[in-house]
Amino acid sequence: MLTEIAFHHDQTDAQIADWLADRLRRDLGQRDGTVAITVPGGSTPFPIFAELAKHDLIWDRIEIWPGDDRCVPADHEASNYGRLAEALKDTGTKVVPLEEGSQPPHFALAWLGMGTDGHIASLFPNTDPQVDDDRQVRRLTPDPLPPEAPFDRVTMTLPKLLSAESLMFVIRGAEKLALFEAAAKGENDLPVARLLGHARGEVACFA
Ligand SMILES: O=C1O[C@H](COP(=O)(O)O)[C@@H](O)[C@H](O)[C@H]1O
Repeated sequence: MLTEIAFHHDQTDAQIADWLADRLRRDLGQRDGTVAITVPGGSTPFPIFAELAKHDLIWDRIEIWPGDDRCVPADHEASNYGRLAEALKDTGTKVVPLEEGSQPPHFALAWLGMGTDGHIASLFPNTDPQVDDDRQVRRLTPDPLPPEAPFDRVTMTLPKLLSAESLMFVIRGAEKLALFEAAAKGENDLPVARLLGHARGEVACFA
């Protein structure tokens, strides 16, 4: 059975950041130690990070990992890690770079974006991502290379993303939303559909 997705339409960046902050507060209150989450790169999440950074949270108990990255130095403009660390630098939170040999922790939440080709993290259609992948992290080459970031990628795999306690998407624009909804109904076999088809926990989609 396909998982239920809670859709939240017409959400501003500030509203999405409020939801995330509430979720982090809840998770921090429910457990001791660190709460780890994974987040997307690209363009969509950065205005939301700017809003999130305004929230009063116990930031030193939060660890944030990019779910994927471009194989470029941290100070390159295409580096998801570099941009994320810069966006959150005043909070005091720990941002951890994703590398091929990384052993990411258990995630309370995996926040994902999606490309217009149905890729999530850096699991592009040509890479044929599998839900039974025996690795947590892989280096991959998108084909075609996306013009806005034409680099090899390092990415969390489907099983690693699916092991998060809950999944959250931010899908901006009608074209992406239609593709996401089709994937959620199992109408395509794109990477996002493979993930959604195996999701068993809470899934929220902000549009
Ligand atoms: O390359 C990437 O693309 C996707 C989508 O990015 P957007 O710019 O369309 O929001 C992103 O989720 C992924 O993390 C990123 O590395």
